[in-house]
Amino acid sequence: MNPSKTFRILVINPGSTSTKIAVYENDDPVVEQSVQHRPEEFKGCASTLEQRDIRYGHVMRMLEAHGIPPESLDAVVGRGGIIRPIESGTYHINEKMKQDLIDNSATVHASALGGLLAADLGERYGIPSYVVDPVVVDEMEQLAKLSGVPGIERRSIFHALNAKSVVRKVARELGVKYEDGRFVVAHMGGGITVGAHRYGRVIDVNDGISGEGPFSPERCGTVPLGPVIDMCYSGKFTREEMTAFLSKSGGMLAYLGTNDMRLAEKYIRNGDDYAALVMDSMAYQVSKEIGAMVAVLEGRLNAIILTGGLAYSHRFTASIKQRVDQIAPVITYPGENELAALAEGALRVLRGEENVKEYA
Ligand SMILES: Nc1ncnc2c1ncn2[C@@H]1O[C@H](COP(=O)(O)OP(=O)(O)O)[C@@H](O)[C@H]1O
Ligand SMILES: CCCC(=O)OP(=O)(O)O
Repeated sequence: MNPSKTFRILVINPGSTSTKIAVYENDDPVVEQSVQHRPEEFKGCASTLEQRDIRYGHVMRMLEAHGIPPESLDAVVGRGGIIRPIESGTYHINEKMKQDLIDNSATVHASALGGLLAADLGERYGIPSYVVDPVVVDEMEQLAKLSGVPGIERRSIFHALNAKSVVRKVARELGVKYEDGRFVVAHMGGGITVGAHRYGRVIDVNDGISGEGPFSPERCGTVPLGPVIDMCYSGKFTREEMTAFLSKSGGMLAYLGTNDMRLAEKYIRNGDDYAALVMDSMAYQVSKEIGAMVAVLEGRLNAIILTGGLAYSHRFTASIKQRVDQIAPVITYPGENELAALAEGALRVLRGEENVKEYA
């Protein structure tokens, strides 16, 4: 391997509310763009999977606008979606993974499109395609997996890529090795997941896509089951409508008609007390989940980390800190480090520093 070679890597990170796209040359981002999607843009799409062509168009237009021929890329890497539970690492996108990303399309998460778009582009232009630390990275202890209903196991579905990348950064800043530290990380984006990181492993975390944990800008979180069963059998809702509360039309969106925290903040500035209640309640639920993960870590932790798009909101993070900053130092890392983490994962493989993993 030539150590001075510059690798050009296209990075695609579809979230529920945005598609973040970048081109890296080795560790350096040379182009970065975040496309914000309003719900109207996907109105004609019956499922998240049907957004594939629209988001592919954004990626190709971005390359064209910056004069980057797809043929000049050494790799394309995307955020991976809901496939079978796997260990952390960089995976080659094979047919089996593509099929698993597509299956279960009623509840498919936007991150699945990262893998599928990377594969689409990779196949078209003959470029290797990868996913890194998809949302199904599973390091959960068996103790945490029992749900109370035999046959239903709790699942590890969370913002693995960003949570692990940010906690490593924070650990370095604190002078602690990630593998020696204990942290609670709350990633707060379109979905919200709060994980207990013990010595480099996420031993418990709320499932960010199946109705567990805090409600989020567009998901319901934990809901009392009795009324949900009543709704399911009321004849008023289809299976798809009920599923949508879990994945794209519950939470703040259902209460306020927007999944955009900046708009909710504007309503509050204009004196909307109901919007204030909804935001404060979401912060309250995040604080409760943090408390639960502190118990998982037996009360011993180095820091609590708040990250994701919602961590830009001063009002929101202040409301969480007020409840949890007596427990441990609270460190805010607004936004996320996912694009860099994806590029780094692909680069390690291109440089031969790490073996690419095969999804089986
Ligand atoms: N500067 C900001 N101030 C307040 N909220 C923000 C800001 N930037 C993003 N957000 C909010 O963060 C949420 C999306 O977070 P993000 O991590 O981008 O999510 P996703 O990756 O799921 O699309 C949205 O509700 C968005 O309005
Ligand atoms: C399912 C965990 C990932 C997640 O919720 O991502 P978004 O916040 O981007 O929707």
